[in-house]
Amino acid sequence: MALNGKIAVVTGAANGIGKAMTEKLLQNGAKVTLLDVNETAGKNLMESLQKEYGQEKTLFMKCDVESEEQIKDAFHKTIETFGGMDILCNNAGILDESQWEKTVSINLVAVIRVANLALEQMSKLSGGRGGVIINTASMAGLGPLPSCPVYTATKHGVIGFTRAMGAASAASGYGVRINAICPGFVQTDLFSRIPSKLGKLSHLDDLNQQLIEKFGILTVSEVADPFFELVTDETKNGEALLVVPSRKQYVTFPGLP
Ligand SMILES: NC(=O)C1=CN([C@@H]2O[C@H](COP(=O)(O)OP(=O)(O)OC[C@H]3O[C@@H](n4cnc5c(N)ncnc54)[C@H](O)[C@@H]3O)[C@@H](O)[C@H]2O)C=CC1
Ligand SMILES: CC/C=C\CC(=O)/C=C/C=C\C=C\C=C\[C@@H](O)[C@@H](O)C/C=C\CCC(=O)O
Repeated sequence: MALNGKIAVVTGAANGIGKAMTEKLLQNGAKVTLLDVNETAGKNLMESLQKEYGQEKTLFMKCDVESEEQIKDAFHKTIETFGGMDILCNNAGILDESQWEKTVSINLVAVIRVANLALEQMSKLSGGRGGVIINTASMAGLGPLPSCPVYTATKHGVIGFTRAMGAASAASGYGVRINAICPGFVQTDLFSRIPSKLGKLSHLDDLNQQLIEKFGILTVSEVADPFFELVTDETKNGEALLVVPSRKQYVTFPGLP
């Protein structure tokens, strides 16, 4: 899939990985709707991107992925403004073990909500033109992080949802590929705040430090490049792409006997 002229929506676009995804999409000729609860950061980024890529290439909307109404409005505004919807970057997420229900609500429930609402717009069976959904999971979706079991659970859920929904989409003829990107540690605000977000398991942050030593820390640009591959490679559906500084690999999962 060439990105030139394609229309993308990015959740959690104002900072971190979502911001890098947005920039990668714009660099390759796409138009992007930026969605984020952080209105100040989102508006500032949009103004900066419009200076670099043109007024007509970006749209920012304050949008909480926990709100079905706000997501629906954002998708309708995207289609009204740009003429369609080809790509969803289902990226917004938090890490806060002391607010575990909110973590589940944003990282898993909202990922499912946003994907389902996007499929209503993108599926060829409902008048859409197909496309691709990229869910931002994590390496914590492939193995446990003892310091943040709830976060770990949400990311495992995102990967399971991605694999099953990708297969469902193919079997149903939606024309929408669905993949997960699974980064290791990435230098962002979320990463910087971790020690204060572990709740009653904060004594286990040492384990995180050991894992950081083992796997290293990615820059957001090092996530954006493999993300671009997942978006553009039309052979990829239902995949989980692990990204750490030393390698990137498509994960193979144990099959049922
Ligand atoms: N930083 C890391 O080490 C890793 C992060 N991830 C995942 O990457 C995604 C992005 O995280 P980062 O860029 O690191 O975090 P970040 O905190 O730098 O950026 C997240 C963005 O999402 C927005 N956001 C939060 N809740 C929202 C909501 N309810 N509705 C709309 N927007 C919301 C925030 O305002 C922020 O702009 C998350 O899903 C995270 O779990 C995955 C692997 C590693
Ligand atoms: C503390 C959370 C920090 C930031 C958010 C985030 O999502 C970062 C995750 C980074 C790494 C997670 C590593 C998990 C490691 C363990 O579960 C091991 O069991 C390794 C898991 C999979 C190994 C895959 C492989 O090496 O091929």
